Amino acid sequence: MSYQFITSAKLPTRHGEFDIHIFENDEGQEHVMLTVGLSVVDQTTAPSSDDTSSQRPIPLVRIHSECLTGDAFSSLKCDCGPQLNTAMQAIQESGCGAILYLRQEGRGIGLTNKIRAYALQDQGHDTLDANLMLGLPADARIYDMCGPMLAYIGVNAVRLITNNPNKVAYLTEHGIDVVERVPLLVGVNDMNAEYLATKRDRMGHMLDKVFNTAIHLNK
Ligand SMILES: Nc1nc2c(ncn2[C@@H]2O[C@H](COP(=O)(O)OP(=O)(O)OP(=O)(O)O)[C@@H](O)[C@H]2O)c(=O)[nH]1
Ligand SMILES: [Zn+2]
Repeated sequence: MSYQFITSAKLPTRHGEFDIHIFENDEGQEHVMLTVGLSVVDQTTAPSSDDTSSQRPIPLVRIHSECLTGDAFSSLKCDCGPQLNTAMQAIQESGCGAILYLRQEGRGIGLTNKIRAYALQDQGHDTLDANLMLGLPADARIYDMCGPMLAYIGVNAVRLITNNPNKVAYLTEHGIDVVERVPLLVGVNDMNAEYLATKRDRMGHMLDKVFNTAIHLNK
């Protein structure tokens, strides 16, 4: 799959001003990148030694998969909304970073299937089994858009905000240096503690044994 840059604009938010960039794949699927303190690299020329990337800090980057229910509707079933807001705030405070907002809702199974999975969760199944019972993978996401999106802003080394080992592994295996993993544990509540425990115990996410730490975010 190839990815093309389409357009950019300024986006003022309650966390501060970002640049918003839209990318599209061959099938017309859109992905979004928010940036602060990073400039677009001329894709037609090779990077030079006086490239600005050598003078700036390693950017703080969050790869965030779409979660309509959490990001827009303040759902308490997951931690996505608080994670997105905390990451946006931290990136603004750091002065240099990006959010890659990937349109792969429901860990890549789509919104309708995620809600089908929620219906199974209403009957007592956990987040992983619910996907499997629908005949779908536990996690159907791909990350091959991240390389082209980061290349567009000249980023080949990141401080990655995540608890998900797959994201670290993907970037590392594809030539992007993850110089630091920045853990992010926010938005834990009675409704999502079990969901987070399943991600920790059955899906290998790097979450504390006990969810007792409000935020582990380095600025
Ligand atoms: N299928 C399914 N998807 C879910 C469920 N809860 C949340 N999601 C999706 O899970 C994804 C969460 O993605 P990310 O924000 O990238 O987080 P992550 O993979 O948990 O990794 P972190 O970087 O540690 O946050 C979003 O696409 C949500 O829509 C669920 O119960 N079932
Ligand atoms: Zn969510």
